[in-house]
Amino acid sequence: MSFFSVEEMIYRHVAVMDGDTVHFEILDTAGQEEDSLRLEEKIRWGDAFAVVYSVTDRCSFDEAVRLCFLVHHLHGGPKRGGAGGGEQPPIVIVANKKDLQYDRMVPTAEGEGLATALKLPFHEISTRDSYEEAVAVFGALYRELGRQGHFSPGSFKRRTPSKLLEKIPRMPASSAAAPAGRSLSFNSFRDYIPE
Ligand SMILES: Nc1nc2c(ncn2[C@@H]2O[C@H](COP(=O)(O)OP(=O)(O)OP(=O)(O)O)[C@@H](O)[C@H]2O)c(=O)[nH]1
Repeated sequence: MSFFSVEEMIYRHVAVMDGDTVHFEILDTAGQEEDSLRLEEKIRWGDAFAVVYSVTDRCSFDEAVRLCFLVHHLHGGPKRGGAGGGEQPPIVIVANKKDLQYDRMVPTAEGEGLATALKLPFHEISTRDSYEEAVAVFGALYRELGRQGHFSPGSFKRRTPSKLLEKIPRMPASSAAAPAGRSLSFNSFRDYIPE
């Protein structure tokens, strides 16, 4: 028995990206069961967003559309600090489970169409088949944060952790950044996927 749901977990991931050691904190939200106030608080906490749907689940695609608009709405306006003030936070639309080709309900073109309409990057991946594809999503978000100027000295303002976020369990990262970029926390994603 556990006292929290595995849907609500902050994973720590350390990776070397473009020569820099990067410490990620990745909050996995509870998906469609998410209470809207809790979801809003989590969205305000995030600096960059991977909005993931399953190509086998049309409802998750519809939810992804809603989430993209919600992120834009909650982070909209000129409040965002740093050299990229006024810019929206990086969002990547991710279509997962592309390996399940016979169960597919959302064609690739539809995901691409959404991404084009919202002017967002689009990645179609399988977390089951490819670790590298999942890592590429975080690389894209990291590079976009850099492009917005968040890594220049003094420009990056980490949001104050809220009471809610303090309560969410954190999965430790491996202590050292392995050159290959793999870490305990990232492997833990895969542990949930049955072979
Ligand atoms: N075949 C396949 N299965 C996957 C893939 N990614 C995740 N799964 C499976 O899909 C199920 C849901 O995975 P989760 O990681 O819990 O997905 P989630 O988005 O957190 O789900 P929610 O609880 O709805 O938020 C699990 O049984 C996973 O093993 C994939 O790329 N391919």
